[in-house]
Amino acid sequence: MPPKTAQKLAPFDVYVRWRPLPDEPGTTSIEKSTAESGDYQSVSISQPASSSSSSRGTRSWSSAASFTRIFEPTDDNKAVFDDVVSQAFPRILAGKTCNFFAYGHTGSGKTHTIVGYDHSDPSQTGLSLAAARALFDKLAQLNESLPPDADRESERLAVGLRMYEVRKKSAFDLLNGRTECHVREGPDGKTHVRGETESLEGGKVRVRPILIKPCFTYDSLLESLEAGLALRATGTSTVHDKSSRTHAVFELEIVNNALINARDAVIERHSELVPHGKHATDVYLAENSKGYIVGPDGKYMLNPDYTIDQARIDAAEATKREYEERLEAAEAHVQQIFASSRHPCLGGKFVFVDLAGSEYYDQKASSSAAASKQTAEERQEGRQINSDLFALKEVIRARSSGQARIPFRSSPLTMVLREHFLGSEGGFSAMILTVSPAAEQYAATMNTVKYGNLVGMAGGEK
Ligand SMILES: Nc1ncnc2c1ncn2[C@@H]1O[C@H](COP(=O)(O)OP(=O)(O)OP(=O)(O)O)[C@@H](O)[C@H]1O
Repeated sequence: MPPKTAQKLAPFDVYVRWRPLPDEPGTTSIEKSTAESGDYQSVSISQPASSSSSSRGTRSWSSAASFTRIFEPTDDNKAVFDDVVSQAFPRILAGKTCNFFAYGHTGSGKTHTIVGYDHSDPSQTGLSLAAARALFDKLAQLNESLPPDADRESERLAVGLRMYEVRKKSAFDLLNGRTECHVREGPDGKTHVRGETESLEGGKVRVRPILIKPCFTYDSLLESLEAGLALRATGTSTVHDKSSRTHAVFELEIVNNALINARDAVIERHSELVPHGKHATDVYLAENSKGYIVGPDGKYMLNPDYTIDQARIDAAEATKREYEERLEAAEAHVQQIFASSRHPCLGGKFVFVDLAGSEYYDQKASSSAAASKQTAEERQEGRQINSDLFALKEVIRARSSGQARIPFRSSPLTMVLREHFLGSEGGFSAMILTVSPAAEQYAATMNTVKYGNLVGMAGGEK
């Protein structure tokens, strides 16, 4: 089949990627075929009649023409990168966000696709690293074109790496010792993913967001990424047990030191504001608790023996306001850096997500013999993953149909991805379904393509 490049970028494209048949004795292949319909493709799968797999009875299934392209087992990571990711560069360089999700059963090739296992072979490099490498090449050209009078130290463009796992209701920062971060909606309606609260001198309280590591070379990014990946393996018996139960997010953002410093200043100003905000509240409460007493009728009345020191309250409020203004100025400075950047690419972002194993999105599997071996915690985790993946599909559906209210709050995963989806106005999102042709994986494969088919149908006119 000739490679097909999507001419028009739909709001959400879905791809299928067949992995090679595992090289294990006795492994047989299912029957699979691809059909074309306009710009899209459909997949049909059927189980060999001789198969003894537990999914007998559901022998064949065909999707709608909901896939932008179906990659064959012979297509390597470079082929997937060239077709799926490289088209995003003009958008990234215009400062937009593009999201790429890998979804599939454990062992079907999600990590192989997103990160890859052989980082030295360009045909095997995973999509995130291949994107980073290509991004560094583009940024080198832009950095070379900086005028002689530019402040290179602050303006030189780099790739900011963030890496975290979403598990249950928390995110774990892989570039910061796997620190647990809480996912919350702030009063501004935005999602904040923040680590533990650090108590500093003078009552200052700092809450750090997920760490962003500015990398000025590909090698330094690779080093950080490999160190972060090593942390994914800790905590449970095997990498696969664990990696399949988390959603791993890799973000590559175009940054420079000016932006990094300005964002750090916002965190600093925020930590300075905390004690003054607390002091203003304490003063207000202290004065009012002395200024009012409970009267004979049980209602509050002014205390005749104490006059509220309004000047003290006002002074504390004024100091708080001063620190609020400093914070607002720091936030405005971040915006001003974007506005005055020589290149519109600043803030452009690739987001790669290695989603939790599709086996969790199978209601029937939850009651299967395999599922009954799970611990209560694993079952609870499975339900959370299930609701995350359902919520993701619903968010994609709501966005594509132009609904005013997008249900980001439905799950921690969609809350975390909220800013990326909103930042992808003018961007591009794609899901790659990784599937195995092994007959014993037939039920898992069907489960994955069924989910992807629903996402593809939700993702825009096909
Ligand atoms: N398209 C492919 N080409 C070659 N090898 C592949 C491909 N897909 C997967 N593999 C190999 O199969 C094995 C399992 O793949 P991988 O670890 O990527 O699965 P996964 O879907 O990420 O699993 P898990 O959810 O358990 O983390 C790896 O050794 C990987 O190199």
